[in-house]
Amino acid sequence: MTLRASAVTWNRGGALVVDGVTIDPRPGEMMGLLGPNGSGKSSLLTLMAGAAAPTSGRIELDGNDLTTLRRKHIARAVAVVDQHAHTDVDVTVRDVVRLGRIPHRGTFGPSADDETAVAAALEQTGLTDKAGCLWRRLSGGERQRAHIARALAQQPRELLLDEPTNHLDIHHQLEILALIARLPITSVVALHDLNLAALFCDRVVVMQDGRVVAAGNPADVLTEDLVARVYGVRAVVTRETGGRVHIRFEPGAPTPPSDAPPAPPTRPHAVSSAR
Ligand SMILES: Nc1ncnc2c1ncn2[C@@H]1O[C@H](COP(=O)(O)OP(=O)(O)OP(=O)(O)O)[C@@H](O)[C@H]1O
Repeated sequence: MTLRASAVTWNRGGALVVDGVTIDPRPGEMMGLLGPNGSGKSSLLTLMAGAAAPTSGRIELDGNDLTTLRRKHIARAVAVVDQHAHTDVDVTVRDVVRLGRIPHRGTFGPSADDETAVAAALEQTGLTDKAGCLWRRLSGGERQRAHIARALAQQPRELLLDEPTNHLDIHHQLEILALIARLPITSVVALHDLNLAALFCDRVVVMQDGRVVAAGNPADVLTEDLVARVYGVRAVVTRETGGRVHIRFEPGAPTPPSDAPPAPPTRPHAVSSAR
């Protein structure tokens, strides 16, 4: 059993930003959530984190509707790294990472286990040397790693990450995603970099206009045709040793397939829903 979304819809400010999405990550797998800007990835993660209730459908944790569960119960199982975490308060990196232990805290306050988990999370994200620094003095990438460390200190079963690598240099992109892939937890990761998704994700789900338009093994899903239809970009996809795909993007508009219907003016690359 794990965290899953079943036929989830979210009407946000009058617009259907998540439209009938079902995703069912397998225990222990890393699932990539892909799709252009505004396709609904962050909205879906918000629902899966229990931060908002879907308009229809269900988010389930171990078969229970998330809206019926206590926040502390959810926080012991599910950790979230979102895009916009910010604070102006003078807290240290270690203080930020310690926040991850709040759901586990008993009546007697912090325990030795809490400090062990915090130290391990700092180590895993390469932040041990920065533990005493003020969070607001960190670079964008270091802040992002501190938030990942906070989520790891939470020792979750399920990890939801919204573009966790967008501020990271290439070394830390590879290191953080390799770490997440290695952890024996289920993760759902919104990513813009299709090559990183191909490199690390067990499965990918591609969203467009709030819907799932493709899902499966990255090598099966990330085709030249899909990149053209969903992103409106020409790409050359090559298969490397071991079956992994590599995507090279090319300038210029993709050639539409000869049987493609005329593109509507506002959504030039819309494809039908895979629901
Ligand atoms: N607070 C909000 N109220 C109303 N609509 C919103 C709100 N936040 C986002 N939206 C809309 O929901 C849609 C999906 O946005 P969302 O942030 O989920 O997409 P995304 O795939 O994560 O995009 P990006 O890749 O740019 O982060 C967009 O059309 C966006 O304008």
